[in-house]
Amino acid sequence: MESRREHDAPSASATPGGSVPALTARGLVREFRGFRAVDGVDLDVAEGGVHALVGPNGAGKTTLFNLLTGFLKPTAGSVRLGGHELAGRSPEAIARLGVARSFQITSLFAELTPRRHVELALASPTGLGWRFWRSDRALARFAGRAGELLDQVGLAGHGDVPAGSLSYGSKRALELALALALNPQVLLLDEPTAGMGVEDVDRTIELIGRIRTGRTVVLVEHNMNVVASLAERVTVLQHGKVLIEGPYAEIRHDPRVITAYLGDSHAVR
Ligand SMILES: Nc1ncnc2c1ncn2[C@@H]1O[C@H](COP(=O)(O)OP(=O)(O)OP(=O)(O)O)[C@@H](O)[C@H]1O
Repeated sequence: MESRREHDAPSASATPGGSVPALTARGLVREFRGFRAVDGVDLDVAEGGVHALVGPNGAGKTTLFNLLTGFLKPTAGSVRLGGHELAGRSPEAIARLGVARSFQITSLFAELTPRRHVELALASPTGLGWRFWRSDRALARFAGRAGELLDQVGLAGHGDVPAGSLSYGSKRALELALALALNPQVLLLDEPTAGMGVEDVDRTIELIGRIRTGRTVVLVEHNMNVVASLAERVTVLQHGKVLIEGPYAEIRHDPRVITAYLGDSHAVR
């Protein structure tokens, strides 16, 4: 197990919003065969806040998200959580330091129940590796916590059905429970409402509003109603660079943002 104190002292310089940053990026670059998908991004995510990454298609949001969680290695630049440098670490090491991401439905197992998914996530030190040889007895000690997490995401009544039979919205709620099983300090959500109908979107806004307590949330989100409802700060990306950063109420009327979205199907409303 990695020590949380192995690196230099935490930096505590304030974010543009005035609060202490939980997660920072400086000069972050990711190239794909010479093409800069992320091109010198600086990011300050305030501790305890909800921070949205938005921008037109191809702006670099997913690439940035993957850089923050270690699923991609940066070509250059730094990502820090408190005093820890995250750039270059594995996703597992980053998860152990308290940064977790929600997984997509494709990583759920159709035959396993939601309860068993959550128990296995609780039994795994990073939530990233599934170990199916764990016995019922070994998992029994996680039953209480698994029940709480299912309850927290609104799946209390669906814990014992095959995950494959859950509705789309419930599968996404299960993904959230799996990320929460790590009890992350920073929770990253990649398009948590993608593909959802209005009711599920509203339920997800309410759910994220509940689970954000005591942690920092970063979300990539196309739905501006979700951004407006949840995020204190918004970073708008375009062509791999930060176009503007600020509170939603400020950025939504910025002419640069309106221009960036013109011609894109996800207009800022
Ligand atoms: N593995 C890769 N190889 C080559 N190019 C890539 C790769 N991943 C992303 N890109 C390119 O980098 C740019 C940014 O992609 P990215 O998926 O990060 O954007 P995005 O803002 O998340 O877009 P969307 O909203 O459509 O999901 C795009 O031009 C994309 O084609």
